[in-house]
Amino acid sequence: MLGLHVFSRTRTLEVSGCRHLLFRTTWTSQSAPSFNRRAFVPVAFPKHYRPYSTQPNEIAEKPARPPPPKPSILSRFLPQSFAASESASSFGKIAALAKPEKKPLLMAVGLLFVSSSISLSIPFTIGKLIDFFSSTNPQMPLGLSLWQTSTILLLMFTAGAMANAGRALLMRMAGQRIVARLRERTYAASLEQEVEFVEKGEGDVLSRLSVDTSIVGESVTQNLSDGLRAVVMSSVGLGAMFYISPKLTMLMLVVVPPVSLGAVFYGRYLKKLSNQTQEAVGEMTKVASESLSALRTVQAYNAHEQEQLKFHERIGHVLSLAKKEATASAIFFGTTGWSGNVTILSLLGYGGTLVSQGQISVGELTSLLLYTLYVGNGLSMMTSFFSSIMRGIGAGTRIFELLDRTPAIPPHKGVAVSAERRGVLKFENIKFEYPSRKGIDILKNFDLEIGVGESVAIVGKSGGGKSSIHSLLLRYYDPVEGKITFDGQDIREFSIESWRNVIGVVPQDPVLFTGTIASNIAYGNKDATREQIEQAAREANCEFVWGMPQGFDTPIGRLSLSGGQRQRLAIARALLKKPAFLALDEATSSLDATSEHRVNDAIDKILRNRQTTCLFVAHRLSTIARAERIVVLEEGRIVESGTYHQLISRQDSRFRFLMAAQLNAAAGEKLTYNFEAEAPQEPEAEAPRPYT
Ligand SMILES: Nc1ncnc2c1ncn2[C@@H]1O[C@H](COP(=O)(O)OP(=O)(O)OP(=O)(O)O)[C@@H](O)[C@H]1O
Repeated sequence: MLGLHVFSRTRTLEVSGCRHLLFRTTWTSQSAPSFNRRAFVPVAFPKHYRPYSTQPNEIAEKPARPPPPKPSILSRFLPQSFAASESASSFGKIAALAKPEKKPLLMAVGLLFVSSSISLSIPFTIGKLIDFFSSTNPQMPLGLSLWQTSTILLLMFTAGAMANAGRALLMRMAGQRIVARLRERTYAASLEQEVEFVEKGEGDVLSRLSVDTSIVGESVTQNLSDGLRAVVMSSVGLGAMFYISPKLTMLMLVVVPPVSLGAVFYGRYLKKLSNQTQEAVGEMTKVASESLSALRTVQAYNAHEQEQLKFHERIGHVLSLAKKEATASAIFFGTTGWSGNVTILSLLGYGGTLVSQGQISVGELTSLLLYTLYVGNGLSMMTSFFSSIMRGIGAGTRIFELLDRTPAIPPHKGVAVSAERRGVLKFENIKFEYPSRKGIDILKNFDLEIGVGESVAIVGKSGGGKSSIHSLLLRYYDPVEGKITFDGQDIREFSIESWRNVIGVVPQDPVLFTGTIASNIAYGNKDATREQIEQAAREANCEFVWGMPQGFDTPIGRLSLSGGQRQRLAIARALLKKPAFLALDEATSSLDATSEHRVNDAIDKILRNRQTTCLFVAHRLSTIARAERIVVLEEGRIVESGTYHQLISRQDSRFRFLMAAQLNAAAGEKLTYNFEAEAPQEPEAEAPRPYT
């Protein structure tokens, strides 16, 4: 039997008024395991239909792509193929980034002209001085004395140096501001992507955020500034050379075209290499961050060598690309250096002959040679400018790919759900698979209806898909088939922000961020008052906070909180939102009896609140038994549903079997459990806590 895996949409083509999406597919055969063919399959859609994923049943529309950018100024000067290319669009976008810096950049360009004209007057002045000193009847121009001339020159050079310093300062600061802006936008775009893209490292977000943004910033300012300087120096230098001796200048110009052509090819090659290098560095970082984040495991298994080997392979790839770049630069710079020296030699030979024939003076030949150096220097600066612009375009393409990427779950679409709205939550005939594990159904024919204020505990074997239900509820993912409705409306019709706002989440292993206890409870709820924070903490049984010397202002970093305390803080964080739903994923780690009791007591309080619907994934019997209804998840669907007593009293129930297996495993021996004894007791009256 043939199997088909559709991996990704790779390209969009428009042919005869139809939009064709190219899907990358792999065909496999069960009977012939070695059969594995890749193919690109075009699928046609009407031109104005804009599907945003391969999933049917999607209601919210993909936001229409922004209109194509206006043709850049570049398109007027460059060949069509380049102007229409990705590089040109990336260049246009990079140039657009510099737009807010127009004023300082224009000032910097003005200063650049001042400093360049002053430095370009140096060869001319030196030539005049040589002629002055070698003359039998020395005459200063404009009848100035030597001292006056020297003072004017000194003042001019000082002004030139100041203009140069101002240019560097303005350009660099503008560059840093562009990088900062670009980083902020890239970070914001990353936070809006679907979790899969960021968490699975597919987006290689960190390297785009750090390395690529610096490269782009450098290329738009520092290199742009040097590039402009190079253009001014070469063109004015060339003009001065023509003025002194057109013959000698023509001789020098013989060398320029081949060197320029070489520079173009070199630049293009460098851009290609730069793209590959960025990707290789991204791969390298991914390997390092994976092992560093799991350092305990690496050390416990003495897996240093294994990890080093993986890193060595990745770094080897980076190094081989660097070698290619080094070889290309060595050849290019070697050749240009050689041709530069040969040019000087020819100029000296031919120029010397012209001096001996009295056609030009020694001072003029000296000026011309110095201008040649300026022009040569300018050309070489232009080459490195060109290659760094290419490198910037390469890095820019990667950044703009992320900035322009439309997240699979569109963040800014749909209608807002009011925080006060309450209604029935329904999972209808859901089929779900993770995008990275196509073909493996986590949920199939999954149906579940939960009334307003009802509490439902989902139980099932580990890895059975319980937490995935929460992920669907929070729309980290969308189902492949079926829909989730709230109050009769598909949740994909709601704006993500407002929908997530009505859900309080308590994950298995709650994350606490750098900051204080108060800032952690108020995470994502910046308008919360101290009173509201304390009230939420009280409801979540976080009495331990009052016992701390700095109370709610205690920095999290200084604390070593137990699992139960972290979970109660997470419950407080969720309750502060006054959510319509509470999605609680109970920690599997065993809590001590007091902690367990305090967590369960907090859960009890929530369950008594008929305004909050609770959907919790529970492992501990004492928590499960608190739910009004228990549903058993098996093979991706609900196989049993009922109250604790209903399910436990049925001798052959899946629930009974599941719980017995779990408890036996926990006890490490075969026991017959008295489930009645595990049923929830009325909460014990607790000694009053020292709330202040
Ligand atoms: N982001 C992901 N990408 C791919 N597969 C995933 C992802 N998250 C979970 N899975 C897989 O999906 C299956 C269901 O996972 P899920 O966490 O929903 O199970 P669970 O019933 O909550 O497990 P547990 O009780 O151990 O927490 C597992 O096989 C898991 O490895």
